[in-house]
Amino acid sequence: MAGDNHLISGLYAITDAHLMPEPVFLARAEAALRGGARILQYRDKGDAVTDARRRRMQAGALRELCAQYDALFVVNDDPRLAQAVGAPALHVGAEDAPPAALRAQFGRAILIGVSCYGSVPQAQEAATRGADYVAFGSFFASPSKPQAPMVSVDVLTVARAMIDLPIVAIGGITEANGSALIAAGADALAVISGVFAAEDVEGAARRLTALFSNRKE
Ligand SMILES: Cc1ncc(COP(=O)(O)OP(=O)(O)O)c(N)n1
Ligand SMILES: Cc1ncsc1CCOP(=O)(O)O
Ligand SMILES: [Mg+2]
Repeated sequence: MAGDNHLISGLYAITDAHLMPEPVFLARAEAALRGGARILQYRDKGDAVTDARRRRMQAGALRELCAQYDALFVVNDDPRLAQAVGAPALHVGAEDAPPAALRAQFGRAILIGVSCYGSVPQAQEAATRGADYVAFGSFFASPSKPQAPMVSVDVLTVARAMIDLPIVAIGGITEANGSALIAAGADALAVISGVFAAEDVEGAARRLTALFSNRKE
């Protein structure tokens, strides 16, 4: 729930319907958790009506799996789905419900993450509207969202100095480039392809998790 934002730290894995189709969906998600992911987001761009059954089933299963691994479960975009499966966290961006409306709807029962792209003022605004964490990116070319605008790593340094909320970095993150983002101020690295496009999902998650061991506190 809101106030639990100390949980926003470490590897933040995000699901992808193409990289983890049924029937391997849950097994690949579990491999990421075994590899050390501390946060798992259900991101499914299917239709909220025609895919409702599958989305509900997958989100419910991920919620239980995250509880087993003591990881934070986040639903992307969809407050109704988050409510239906009792998700402890929801992530929203510019095209989704505004954080203030979500805070009014859910009270402090849920943790809310907000995409701020490359804008520190937007993140400051999100903080005043009840966000529990802010996300910036894309920092590198993203195979999962190639149209995402690119953001300079310097944004993290500025955000770190000006915003008193956990900071998540996203976009094209790999074990080769993730350390630079942590050094610049990211508390968590949100990753799709760098985890789920790997043949060895658990190993990829483990190597990304290891980047946090060298972090300066
Ligand atoms: C942790 C995290 N950061 C950013 C995003 C992107 O959110 P949004 O801009 O709403 O885009 P979609 O993911 O909905 O395509 C995210 N999902 N998670
Ligand atoms: C949802 C989102 N928003 C900006 S980049 C991105 C996708 C991140 O996926 P990948 O880790 O494969 O670049
Ligand atoms: Mg969104």
